[in-house]
Amino acid sequence: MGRPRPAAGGAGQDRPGDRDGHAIPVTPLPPHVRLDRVSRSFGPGAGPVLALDGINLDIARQEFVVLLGPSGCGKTTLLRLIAGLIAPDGGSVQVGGQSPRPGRDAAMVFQSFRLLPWKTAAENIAFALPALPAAEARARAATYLDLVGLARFAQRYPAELSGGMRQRLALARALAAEPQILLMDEPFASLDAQSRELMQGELMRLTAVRPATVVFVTHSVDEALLLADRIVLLSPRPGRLVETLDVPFPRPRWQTDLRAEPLFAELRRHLWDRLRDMVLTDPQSDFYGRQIP
Ligand SMILES: Nc1ncnc2c1ncn2[C@@H]1O[C@H](COP(=O)(O)OP(=O)(O)OP(=O)(O)O)[C@@H](O)[C@H]1O
Repeated sequence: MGRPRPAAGGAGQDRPGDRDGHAIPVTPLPPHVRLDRVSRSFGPGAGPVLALDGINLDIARQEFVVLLGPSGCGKTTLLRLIAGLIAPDGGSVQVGGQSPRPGRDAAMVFQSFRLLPWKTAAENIAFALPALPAAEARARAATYLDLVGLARFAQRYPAELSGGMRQRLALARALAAEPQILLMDEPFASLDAQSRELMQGELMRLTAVRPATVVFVTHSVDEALLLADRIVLLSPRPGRLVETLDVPFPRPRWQTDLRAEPLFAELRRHLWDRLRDMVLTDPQSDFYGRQIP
């Protein structure tokens, strides 16, 4: 079986009993990530822009959460808040009960890979592990290159790798830090459709063998449904949480064609309806007021 399906707060879990069958109270698991009434603006420029407003969200340890929402609704801002790269203006962000510190709990994966072109694949990974002695960093790099199937390409430079291989390298670099949280900002958006589908399977496999809490940003409803334990839908700017949707498909999911499931089509329709309505009624959107079925 794949990863367990954890639940923050223990809701819905079976309750253990003592020998006489009396229920023993269970201590709810604290969430791994907690966003409590989080707001964040940017400015001054043309005046402050409220990017996120009043976000309440608990993410369980090893949960796979996908953030979905129209362009500019604050998805990247949310990742940066969890990474501790920026602080909220209002409310609080906690990771493991503490304020997040950059580089401590989370690793980020970006659409643009952000590899160092003058370093080989192995060096790109080792370079991202400055706290380790050099020999250990090299060994760790070899382990993770092997894990993503790039062992043969350890001495290649990024320019000598395909887009899919570069993203696998970026993923290996993030995983090599053995982070508790993976923050992924549209990581597959620049890949061709085939590589993207392969990378989705690869990510499912990797997070099954190296479990982590994952917060993944995408514009693709299908990708969200394939990957997520839970989808968090945000409104157009300012980003507010409009819905969270549990994705009930069992894991592992890479051996089945989920798209063929009637429930997949139903959830897809539901999410598209919500997204389309938000975009068509948002005065900031290019599609505002248009009639699109
Ligand atoms: N450093 C910044 N300075 C000024 N405005 C910013 C900054 N970062 C984000 N914003 C603004 O905050 C809003 C949210 O941006 P963010 O990048 O988080 O949205 P997003 O949902 O990730 O967008 P997209 O889907 O287009 O990538 C946008 O209006 C953006 O222009």
